[in-house]
Amino acid sequence: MPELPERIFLCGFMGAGKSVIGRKLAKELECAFIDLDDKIEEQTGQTTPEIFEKSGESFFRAAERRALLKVIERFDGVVSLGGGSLQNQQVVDHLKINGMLVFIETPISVILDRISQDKNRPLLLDKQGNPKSKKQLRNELTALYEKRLPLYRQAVIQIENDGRKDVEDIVKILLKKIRNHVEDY
Ligand SMILES: Nc1ncnc2c1ncn2[C@@H]1O[C@H](COP(=O)(O)OP(=O)(O)O)[C@@H](O)[C@H]1O
Ligand SMILES: O=C(O)C1=C[C@@H](OP(=O)(O)O)[C@@H](O)[C@H](O)C1
Ligand SMILES: [Mg+2]
Repeated sequence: MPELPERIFLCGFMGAGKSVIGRKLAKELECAFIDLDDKIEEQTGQTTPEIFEKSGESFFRAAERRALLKVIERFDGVVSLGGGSLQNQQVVDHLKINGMLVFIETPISVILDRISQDKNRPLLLDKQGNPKSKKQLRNELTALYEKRLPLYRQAVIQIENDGRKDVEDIVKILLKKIRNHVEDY
């Protein structure tokens, strides 16, 4: 069996399942796991909602880029990215050179059902910190998803997590895809 890449990066939209799948995948592969959002919180000493509220999204994005660079330099294992971590083409190119990029694809309708009430994702809240209406959320998230898709789609492996399979099954399928990809390489 050829060697696995040093790092496996999971990308995809908010609520796609990156964090939950990444943690289980790392367990199956018996390797280390990092959630990039946890790293950002650790390095800034603030929660994600606090960063957005006190310092704004651009500060969060800068902290996200710094955290990702550190992870690439110092960490081997599975990395669950945030939904906006693929900030531009340079970031995607950098990740591709330093590991295997996996895209977890989930329809917006499923994402809305999963996370629309979640207060830990500031992009889902209005300026007063209250959940946005379903209609506003659907419109905004659809536009953001379409903007990000060309970057997500550059992943070498794509897997659908549309809510019809449980996380264990998704991880099993993903493991197979990763092994097939490594063997074919
Ligand atoms: N296949 C699935 N079946 C049931 N719940 C799921 C599935 N995939 C993800 N979830 C749930 O959806 C929510 C969002 O998942 P999470 O891993 O936090 O997404 P992300 O990190 O991509 O934002 C969590 O509550 C998670 O348990
Ligand atoms: O899509 C985004 O811009 C974001 C996604 C979040 O991570 P998840 O994708 O794990 O929810 C987190 O990084 C932050 O709230 C911003
Ligand atoms: Mg996450």
